[in-house]
Amino acid sequence: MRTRQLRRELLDARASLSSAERQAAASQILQRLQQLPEFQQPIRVGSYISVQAELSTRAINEWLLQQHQLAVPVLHPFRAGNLLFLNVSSSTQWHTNAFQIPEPELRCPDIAPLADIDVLLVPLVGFDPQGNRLGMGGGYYDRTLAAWQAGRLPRLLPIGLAYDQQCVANLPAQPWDVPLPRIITPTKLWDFRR
Ligand SMILES: Nc1nc2c(c(=O)[nH]1)N(C=O)[C@@H](CNc1ccc(C(=O)N[C@@H](CCC(=O)O)C(=O)O)cc1)CN2
Ligand SMILES: Nc1ncnc2c1ncn2[C@@H]1O[C@H](COP(=O)(O)OP(=O)(O)OP(=O)(O)O)[C@@H](O)[C@H]1O
Repeated sequence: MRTRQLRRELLDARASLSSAERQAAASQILQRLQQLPEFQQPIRVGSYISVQAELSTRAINEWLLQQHQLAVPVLHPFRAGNLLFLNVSSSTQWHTNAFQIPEPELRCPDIAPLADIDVLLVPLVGFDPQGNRLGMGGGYYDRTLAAWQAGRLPRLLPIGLAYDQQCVANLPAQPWDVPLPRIITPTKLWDFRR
């Protein structure tokens, strides 16, 4: 299947970036985020905990923890394929989920309803110049973004974070794919809203 092959190629391309390139990309994207008007007052941000060669959120999350409110996804305990966002603090207890991604211990008072999140930083494997996104293949962000696309999360601004090398000419879009309104790479802020 073409999508699976493309995912493999894009993951390989990402993994072959040097650690210096990866660090430079992450700090350029942090600077771009810090300049956005949305971040000029404290807001609540749904980020992710980067793993492997993903665009690193280490420094981004440290900044969000200090200057904004940071929430990160956990795999939903009973709605398979869905994410739940949890607020993070300095006292958060962590464990790793089934994909070996760190996530906060599930405590109900820490749940951050998506309706309260201002900006959602979205990991991706690939994107195209129309804002189409290719993810890890679990459909987690497609399900999360479906409510946003339907207009039920009016305050939410999803922003994909990516290396420039993750851009491909034309992603095969599936009916459930939700194009991102914005994507930030080290060299460009893609704004697809019109
Ligand atoms: N850092 C991070 N957190 C995230 C995501 C993400 O893409 N990145 N997700 C975005 O949806 C969700 C988890 N989704 C995932 C879906 C599938 C696989 C997965 O199939 N992993 C394969 C290895 C894939 C490969 O390297 O080829 C595996 O574990 O065997 C991992 C995460 C929620 N949290
Ligand atoms: N809104 C939705 N409702 C129900 N099923 C969905 C929805 N969105 C996606 N799916 C299912 O999830 C599966 C994975 O979708 P896809 O390959 O597009 O994931 P992805 O965007 O690459 O992954 P992720 O969002 O986890 O990074 C598909 O088989 C699809 O049927």
